[in-house]
Amino acid sequence: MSKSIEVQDLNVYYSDFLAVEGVSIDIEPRSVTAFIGPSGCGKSTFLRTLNRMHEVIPGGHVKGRVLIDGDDLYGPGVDPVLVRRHVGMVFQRPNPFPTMSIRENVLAGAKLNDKRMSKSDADGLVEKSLKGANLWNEVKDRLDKPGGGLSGGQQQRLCIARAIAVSPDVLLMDEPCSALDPISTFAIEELISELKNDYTIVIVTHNMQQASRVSDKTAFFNIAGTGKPGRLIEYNDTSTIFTAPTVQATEDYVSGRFG
Ligand SMILES: Nc1ncnc2c1ncn2[C@@H]1O[C@H](COP(=O)(O)OP(=O)(O)OP(=O)(O)O)[C@@H](O)[C@H]1O
Repeated sequence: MSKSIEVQDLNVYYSDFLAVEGVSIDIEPRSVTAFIGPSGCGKSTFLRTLNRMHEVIPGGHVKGRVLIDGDDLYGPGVDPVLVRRHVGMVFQRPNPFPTMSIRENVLAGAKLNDKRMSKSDADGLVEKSLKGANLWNEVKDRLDKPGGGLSGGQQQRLCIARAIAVSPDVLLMDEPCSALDPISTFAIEELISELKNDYTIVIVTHNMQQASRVSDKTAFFNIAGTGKPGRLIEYNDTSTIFTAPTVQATEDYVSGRFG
């Protein structure tokens, strides 16, 4: 399940605009890595290159390499749709299919992989995924009700259940708590800590406390000015980034002096 990510000298472009330049980073399996940095420094752009989601934007392309457990994500013949099944993504705003039932939401991706899944296999997968997302107890008596009827925090956990139902190797999360209240945020943070036993997790967050609470490693990105590319400035154990960073800009950012 959980796999390593190795990025070698990656540039990310929107057509001819260089949005992110020269990122090299090694991410270990069964760990949580936080991407932090000021607005526009390319955190989301870079995150999306880890499952080729940037390619859905016309002109989005990369130079450099991304290896998942040594396999080149951009190698010839690699199908981006398959990549996204192995490297799942959870977005800023919970995006369940609102009229689909909770059960159908969980199964949405998994059914694409296995169209002939038996009813008992599907039931088992729904229960396992919802338990994995810490949502089972809250919804087990209303699995056939629409996903849109859940609270924001529940919807986000439903999206996590949907993501893990396809047994990904990596889970990418782009500010997964930014639309949630503090209690739902706490629930998601607890969940992230549990999920790291099975998945490699990368999370973009603007919340410094969140990065320090949930992540093992932190990557600080920065941008030299408008129109300039974002760069990875410093990457280290989260405790080091927050208590003894080696670069002044990192210290200024984590101590709230800018951004
Ligand atoms: N679809 C797009 N087309 C063109 N340029 C884009 C697109 N999305 C982002 N960019 C540009 O790429 C750069 C990086 O943006 P990105 O959203 O990745 O930064 P970010 O660090 O995630 O910002 P934020 O914290 O505000 O979400 C910015 O200059 C942005 O304007």
